[in-house]
Amino acid sequence: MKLNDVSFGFQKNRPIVQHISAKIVPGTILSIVGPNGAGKTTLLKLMADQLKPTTGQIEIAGQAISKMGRKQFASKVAVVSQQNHLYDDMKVIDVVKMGRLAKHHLLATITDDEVMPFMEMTRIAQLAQREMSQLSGGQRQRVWVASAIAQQPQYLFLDEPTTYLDIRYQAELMAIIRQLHRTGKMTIVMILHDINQAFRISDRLWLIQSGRLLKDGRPKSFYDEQLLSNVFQTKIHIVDIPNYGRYIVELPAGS
Ligand SMILES: Nc1ncnc2c1ncn2[C@@H]1O[C@H](COP(=O)(O)OP(=O)(O)OP(=O)(O)O)[C@@H](O)[C@H]1O
Repeated sequence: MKLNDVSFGFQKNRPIVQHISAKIVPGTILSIVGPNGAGKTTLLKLMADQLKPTTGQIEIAGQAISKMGRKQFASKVAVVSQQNHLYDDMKVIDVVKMGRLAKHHLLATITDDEVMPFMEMTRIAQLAQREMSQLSGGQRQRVWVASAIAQQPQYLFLDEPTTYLDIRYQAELMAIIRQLHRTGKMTIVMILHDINQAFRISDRLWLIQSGRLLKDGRPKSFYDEQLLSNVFQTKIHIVDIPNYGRYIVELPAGS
Protein backbone atom coordinates (compact mmCIF):
# COMPACT_ATOMS: atom_id res chain seq x y z
CA MET A 1 0.00 0.00 0.00
CA LYS A 2 1.24 3.43 -0.91
CA LEU A 3 0.01 6.86 0.20
CA ASN A 4 0.76 9.68 -2.20
CA ASP A 5 0.52 13.14 -0.60
CA VAL A 6 -2.74 12.33 1.18
CA SER A 7 -4.63 15.14 2.90
CA PHE A 8 -8.08 15.25 4.45
CA GLY A 9 -10.31 17.60 6.43
CA PHE A 10 -13.89 17.28 7.65
CA GLN A 11 -14.30 21.00 7.12
CA LYS A 12 -12.64 23.45 4.73
CA ASN A 13 -9.50 25.10 6.14
CA ARG A 14 -9.32 22.60 9.01
CA PRO A 15 -6.94 19.87 7.86
CA ILE A 16 -6.92 16.68 9.95
CA VAL A 17 -4.49 14.67 7.81
CA GLN A 18 -1.82 16.67 6.03
CA HIS A 19 0.37 15.67 3.08
CA ILE A 20 1.15 12.11 4.12
CA SER A 21 3.32 10.12 1.74
CA ALA A 22 4.46 6.69 2.87
CA LYS A 23 4.67 3.03 1.93
CA ILE A 24 3.58 -0.03 3.86
CA VAL A 25 5.90 -2.86 3.02
CA PRO A 26 3.94 -6.13 2.65
CA GLY A 27 4.47 -8.51 5.53
CA THR A 28 5.22 -5.88 8.17
CA ILE A 29 3.56 -5.07 11.46
CA LEU A 30 3.10 -1.32 11.44
CA SER A 31 1.82 0.62 14.44
CA ILE A 32 0.52 4.15 14.24
CA VAL A 33 1.18 6.11 17.41
CA GLY A 34 0.69 9.70 18.49
CA PRO A 35 -1.25 11.93 20.88
CA ASN A 36 -5.05 12.06 21.18
CA GLY A 37 -6.65 13.91 18.30
CA ALA A 38 -3.53 13.68 16.10
CA GLY A 39 -5.53 12.15 13.22
CA LYS A 40 -4.62 8.45 13.57
CA THR A 41 -8.17 7.06 13.25
CA THR A 42 -8.91 9.44 10.38
CA LEU A 43 -5.77 8.23 8.60
CA LEU A 44 -6.75 4.58 9.12
CA LYS A 45 -10.25 5.32 7.79
CA LEU A 46 -8.70 6.88 4.67
CA MET A 47 -6.55 3.76 4.21
CA ALA A 48 -9.65 1.58 4.74
CA ASP A 49 -11.53 3.57 2.07
CA GLN A 50 -14.13 4.63 4.66
CA LEU A 51 -13.20 8.27 3.99
CA LYS A 52 -11.97 9.78 0.72
CA PRO A 53 -8.83 11.96 0.66
CA THR A 54 -9.43 15.63 -0.11
CA THR A 55 -6.24 15.49 -2.17
CA GLY A 56 -3.76 12.74 -2.92
CA GLN A 57 -4.27 9.06 -3.53
CA ILE A 58 -3.90 5.68 -1.83
CA GLU A 59 -3.03 2.62 -3.89
CA ILE A 60 -2.44 -1.09 -3.51
CA ALA A 61 -0.11 -2.70 -6.06
CA GLY A 62 -0.46 0.35 -8.28
CA GLN A 63 -4.26 0.45 -8.24
CA ALA A 64 -6.13 3.33 -6.57
CA ILE A 65 -8.30 1.96 -3.74
CA SER A 66 -11.02 4.48 -4.67
CA LYS A 67 -11.38 2.69 -8.01
CA MET A 68 -11.68 -0.83 -6.56
CA GLY A 69 -15.02 -2.59 -6.24
CA ARG A 70 -16.29 -3.38 -2.71
CA LYS A 71 -15.55 -7.09 -2.98
CA GLN A 72 -12.13 -6.59 -4.50
CA PHE A 73 -11.22 -4.18 -1.70
CA ALA A 74 -12.62 -6.56 0.96
CA SER A 75 -10.34 -9.32 -0.34
CA LYS A 76 -7.40 -7.02 0.32
CA VAL A 77 -8.28 -5.10 3.49
CA ALA A 78 -10.20 -6.01 6.67
CA VAL A 79 -10.80 -3.55 9.48
CA VAL A 80 -11.38 -4.00 13.21
CA SER A 81 -12.79 -0.64 14.24
CA GLN A 82 -13.48 0.81 17.64
CA GLN A 83 -16.47 -1.03 19.06
CA ASN A 84 -20.02 -0.58 17.96
CA HIS A 85 -23.24 -2.18 19.16
CA LEU A 86 -24.94 -2.48 15.77
CA TYR A 87 -24.89 -6.26 15.83
CA ASP A 88 -25.90 -6.82 19.45
CA ASP A 89 -28.82 -9.08 18.56
CA MET A 90 -26.76 -11.34 16.29
CA LYS A 91 -25.16 -14.63 17.23
CA VAL A 92 -21.38 -14.67 17.47
CA ILE A 93 -20.99 -17.22 14.68
CA ASP A 94 -23.09 -15.08 12.32
CA VAL A 95 -20.92 -12.03 13.00
CA VAL A 96 -17.86 -14.09 12.06
CA LYS A 97 -19.69 -15.32 8.95
CA MET A 98 -20.32 -11.70 7.95
CA GLY A 99 -16.56 -11.31 7.56
CA ARG A 100 -16.59 -14.35 5.32
CA LEU A 101 -19.12 -12.64 3.02
CA ALA A 102 -16.11 -11.21 1.16
CA LYS A 103 -15.79 -14.73 -0.34
CA HIS A 104 -19.53 -15.52 -0.77
CA HIS A 105 -22.69 -13.90 -2.08
CA LEU A 106 -25.02 -15.09 0.68
CA LEU A 107 -24.61 -15.60 4.42
CA ALA A 108 -26.69 -18.77 4.06
CA THR A 109 -24.02 -20.51 1.95
CA ILE A 110 -21.33 -20.10 4.62
CA THR A 111 -21.04 -23.19 6.81
CA ASP A 112 -20.12 -23.33 10.49
CA ASP A 113 -17.08 -25.46 9.60
CA GLU A 114 -15.80 -22.77 7.27
CA VAL A 115 -15.56 -20.15 10.01
CA MET A 116 -14.55 -22.46 12.86
CA PRO A 117 -10.76 -22.14 12.30
CA PHE A 118 -11.00 -18.35 12.72
CA MET A 119 -13.06 -18.78 15.89
CA GLU A 120 -10.62 -21.29 17.29
CA MET A 121 -7.70 -19.04 16.57
CA THR A 122 -9.30 -16.22 18.54
CA ARG A 123 -10.62 -18.62 21.21
CA ILE A 124 -14.30 -17.83 20.79
CA ALA A 125 -15.47 -21.25 19.51
CA GLN A 126 -17.26 -21.91 22.82
CA LEU A 127 -19.17 -18.62 22.41
CA ALA A 128 -20.45 -19.45 18.91
CA GLN A 129 -24.17 -19.60 19.77
CA ARG A 130 -24.20 -16.66 22.21
CA GLU A 131 -25.69 -13.30 21.30
CA MET A 132 -23.24 -10.42 20.99
CA SER A 133 -25.14 -8.49 23.67
CA GLN A 134 -24.23 -11.21 26.19
CA LEU A 135 -20.49 -10.82 25.75
CA SER A 136 -17.91 -8.84 27.67
CA GLY A 137 -15.96 -6.10 25.91
CA GLY A 138 -12.93 -8.38 25.58
CA GLN A 139 -14.96 -11.25 24.15
CA ARG A 140 -16.62 -8.92 21.63
CA GLN A 141 -13.24 -7.64 20.57
CA ARG A 142 -12.12 -11.18 19.78
CA VAL A 143 -15.31 -11.74 17.74
CA TRP A 144 -14.49 -8.66 15.63
CA VAL A 145 -10.97 -9.92 15.09
CA ALA A 146 -12.33 -13.37 14.08
CA SER A 147 -14.75 -11.73 11.65
CA ALA A 148 -11.95 -9.65 10.10
CA ILE A 149 -9.54 -12.55 9.69
CA ALA A 150 -12.35 -14.69 8.21
CA GLN A 151 -12.10 -12.24 5.32
CA GLN A 152 -8.54 -13.56 4.76
CA PRO A 153 -7.29 -10.16 3.72
CA GLN A 154 -3.78 -9.12 2.74
CA TYR A 155 -3.98 -6.19 5.14
CA LEU A 156 -5.56 -6.25 8.59
CA PHE A 157 -6.22 -2.83 10.14
CA LEU A 158 -6.99 -2.56 13.84
CA ASP A 159 -7.98 0.64 15.62
CA GLU A 160 -6.94 0.43 19.27
CA PRO A 161 -7.56 -3.33 19.46
CA THR A 162 -6.48 -3.71 23.08
CA THR A 163 -8.77 -1.04 24.54
CA TYR A 164 -11.26 -3.42 26.13
CA LEU A 165 -8.83 -6.17 27.01
CA ASP A 166 -7.31 -7.03 30.34
CA ILE A 167 -3.58 -7.65 30.47
CA ARG A 168 -3.89 -11.39 29.72
CA TYR A 169 -6.11 -10.89 26.68
CA GLN A 170 -3.89 -8.04 25.49
CA ALA A 171 -0.97 -10.47 25.47
CA GLU A 172 -3.15 -13.11 23.78
CA LEU A 173 -4.28 -10.72 21.08
CA MET A 174 -0.70 -9.69 20.41
CA ALA A 175 0.19 -13.40 20.12
CA ILE A 176 -2.68 -13.88 17.60
CA ILE A 177 -1.42 -10.90 15.62
CA ARG A 178 2.11 -12.32 15.55
CA GLN A 179 0.70 -15.67 14.41
CA LEU A 180 -1.39 -14.07 11.63
CA HIS A 181 1.63 -12.18 10.51
CA ARG A 182 3.89 -15.23 10.61
CA THR A 183 1.63 -17.93 9.22
CA GLY A 184 -0.95 -15.94 7.29
CA LYS A 185 1.63 -13.55 5.84
CA MET A 186 -0.77 -10.75 6.67
CA THR A 187 0.34 -7.15 6.79
CA ILE A 188 -0.88 -5.66 10.06
CA VAL A 189 -1.57 -1.98 10.66
CA MET A 190 -2.63 -0.99 14.18
CA ILE A 191 -3.32 2.13 16.13
CA LEU A 192 -1.94 1.49 19.58
CA HIS A 193 -2.06 3.80 22.57
CA ASP A 194 0.28 1.69 24.66
CA ILE A 195 3.53 2.89 23.23
CA ASN A 196 5.55 0.09 24.86
CA GLN A 197 3.28 -2.51 23.30
CA ALA A 198 3.66 -0.76 19.93
CA PHE A 199 7.44 -0.70 20.25
CA ARG A 200 7.59 -4.38 21.18
CA ILE A 201 5.38 -5.87 18.48
CA SER A 202 6.06 -3.66 15.46
CA ASP A 203 8.61 -3.81 12.68
CA ARG A 204 7.74 -0.25 11.78
CA LEU A 205 6.20 2.77 13.48
CA TRP A 206 4.51 5.89 12.20
CA LEU A 207 4.44 8.80 14.64
CA ILE A 208 1.60 11.19 13.86
CA GLN A 209 1.40 14.72 15.19
CA SER A 210 -1.20 17.29 14.12
CA GLY A 211 -2.15 15.25 11.06
CA ARG A 212 1.42 14.94 9.80
CA LEU A 213 3.67 11.91 9.60
CA LEU A 214 6.42 13.20 11.85
CA LYS A 215 8.54 10.05 11.73
CA ASP A 216 8.45 6.71 9.92
CA GLY A 217 11.03 4.16 11.01
CA ARG A 218 12.03 1.11 12.98
CA PRO A 219 11.04 1.15 16.67
CA LYS A 220 14.60 1.44 17.94
CA SER A 221 14.96 4.79 16.20
CA PHE A 222 12.08 6.13 18.35
CA TYR A 223 13.83 5.61 21.68
CA ASP A 224 14.43 9.34 21.89
CA GLU A 225 13.34 11.03 25.12
CA GLN A 226 13.36 14.51 23.61
CA LEU A 227 11.27 13.52 20.58
CA LEU A 228 8.66 11.64 22.62
CA SER A 229 8.50 14.32 25.34
CA ASN A 230 7.90 16.99 22.69
CA VAL A 231 5.22 15.02 20.83
CA PHE A 232 3.30 13.83 23.88
CA GLN A 233 3.96 17.07 25.80
CA THR A 234 4.97 15.31 28.96
CA LYS A 235 8.29 14.34 30.49
CA ILE A 236 9.25 10.95 29.10
CA HIS A 237 12.09 8.82 30.33
CA ILE A 238 13.45 5.61 28.83
CA VAL A 239 14.61 2.98 31.30
CA ASP A 240 16.21 -0.45 30.93
CA ILE A 241 14.35 -3.28 32.61
CA PRO A 242 16.27 -6.53 33.11
CA ASN A 243 14.81 -9.41 31.05
CA TYR A 244 12.46 -7.00 29.26
CA GLY A 245 14.45 -4.34 27.47
CA ARG A 246 13.83 -0.64 27.08
CA TYR A 247 10.65 0.76 28.59
CA ILE A 248 9.12 4.18 28.18
CA VAL A 249 7.76 5.82 31.31
CA GLU A 250 6.06 9.15 31.85
CA LEU A 251 7.53 11.07 34.75
CA PRO A 252 5.33 13.31 36.88
CA ALA A 253 5.95 17.04 36.43
CA GLY A 254 8.79 18.28 38.66
CA SER A 255 10.50 14.89 39.03
N1 LIG B 1 -16.68 13.09 12.01
C1 LIG B 1 -15.89 14.11 12.39
N2 LIG B 1 -16.26 15.40 12.13
C2 LIG B 1 -15.45 16.44 12.48
N3 LIG B 1 -14.26 16.30 13.12
C3 LIG B 1 -13.86 15.05 13.40
C4 LIG B 1 -14.64 13.89 13.07
N4 LIG B 1 -13.97 12.79 13.47
C5 LIG B 1 -12.82 13.23 14.04
N5 LIG B 1 -12.75 14.58 14.00
C6 LIG B 1 -11.65 15.42 14.49
O1 LIG B 1 -10.47 15.04 13.82
C7 LIG B 1 -9.34 15.12 14.68
C8 LIG B 1 -8.57 13.83 14.62
O2 LIG B 1 -9.40 12.80 15.15
P1 LIG B 1 -8.92 11.28 15.12
O3 LIG B 1 -10.00 10.48 15.75
O4 LIG B 1 -8.48 10.94 13.76
O5 LIG B 1 -7.64 11.35 16.08
P2 LIG B 1 -6.85 10.20 16.82
O6 LIG B 1 -5.41 10.51 16.66
O7 LIG B 1 -7.31 8.87 16.35
O8 LIG B 1 -7.31 10.44 18.32
P3 LIG B 1 -7.45 9.48 19.59
O9 LIG B 1 -6.06 9.06 19.95
O10 LIG B 1 -8.02 10.41 20.62
O11 LIG B 1 -8.35 8.35 19.24
C9 LIG B 1 -9.88 15.47 16.07
O12 LIG B 1 -9.70 16.85 16.28
C10 LIG B 1 -11.36 15.14 15.96
O13 LIG B 1 -12.12 15.97 16.80
